Amino acid sequence: MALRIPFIAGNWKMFKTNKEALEFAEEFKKLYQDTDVKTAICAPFTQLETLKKAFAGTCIGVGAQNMHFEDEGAFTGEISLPMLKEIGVDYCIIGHSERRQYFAETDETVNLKLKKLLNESDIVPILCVGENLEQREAGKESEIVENQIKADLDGLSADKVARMVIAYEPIWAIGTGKTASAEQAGEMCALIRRVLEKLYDEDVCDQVTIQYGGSVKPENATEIMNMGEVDGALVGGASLKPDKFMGIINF
Ligand SMILES: O=C(CO)COP(=O)(O)O
Repeated sequence: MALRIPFIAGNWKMFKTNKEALEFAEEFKKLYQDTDVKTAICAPFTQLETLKKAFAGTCIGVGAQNMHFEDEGAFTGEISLPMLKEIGVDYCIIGHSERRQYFAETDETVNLKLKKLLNESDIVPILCVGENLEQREAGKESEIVENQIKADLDGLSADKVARMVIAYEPIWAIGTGKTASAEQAGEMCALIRRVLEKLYDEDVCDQVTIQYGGSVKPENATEIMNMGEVDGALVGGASLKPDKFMGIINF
């Protein structure tokens, strides 16, 4: 089995001005030292350039939270791959449940975005999948997540998928303070790995980094990260404060 380096990324969602982002970066740079854990901040578009400059010369990655699948066009409010490449972002979240829920993101558009990113850039996609409360209560979480993965990765070759990050984010645990138990997180990350093995092969399934996301905080990070199949975390609220986020990285 491949040794995957733990990867803990922050998702700032729609928080922070440029000035606040810069203040975070200066403080976080001082704290993020002597750790083997990879990290990145996925920030609103307006802060990406600021963060790239602030983190230059460090190992701290910068990610976007969404991208359109066309290079350019009449798509008011959207951002394209060439625009992200110009800034030099390292990661891009694709298919976050908030995009699926509030901005009509579908498995079809997620698939187009993943193809665009993986076929035309080195930017690493962080694909988000996960079931809602109703689906979990009906015992359908495995089926839902398996179907999402199949549809989202449709037509992507093994070598491309191998460099992806997949985040299992149960919708009922996002921003609710309700965390999936370490066992639930571990089980679902293991399921994702089995689906990858079925769709591709053991090599791919060994290489893909699988994160858990949903109310991760310093207090529960150790338990979650110690589950065999969980390689990292995608952190919302607790990534907004440098010391809290560092508390998770130092799980
Ligand atoms: O959606 C999330 C990360 O993408 C999780 O958000 P919270 O950590 O705030 O629950």
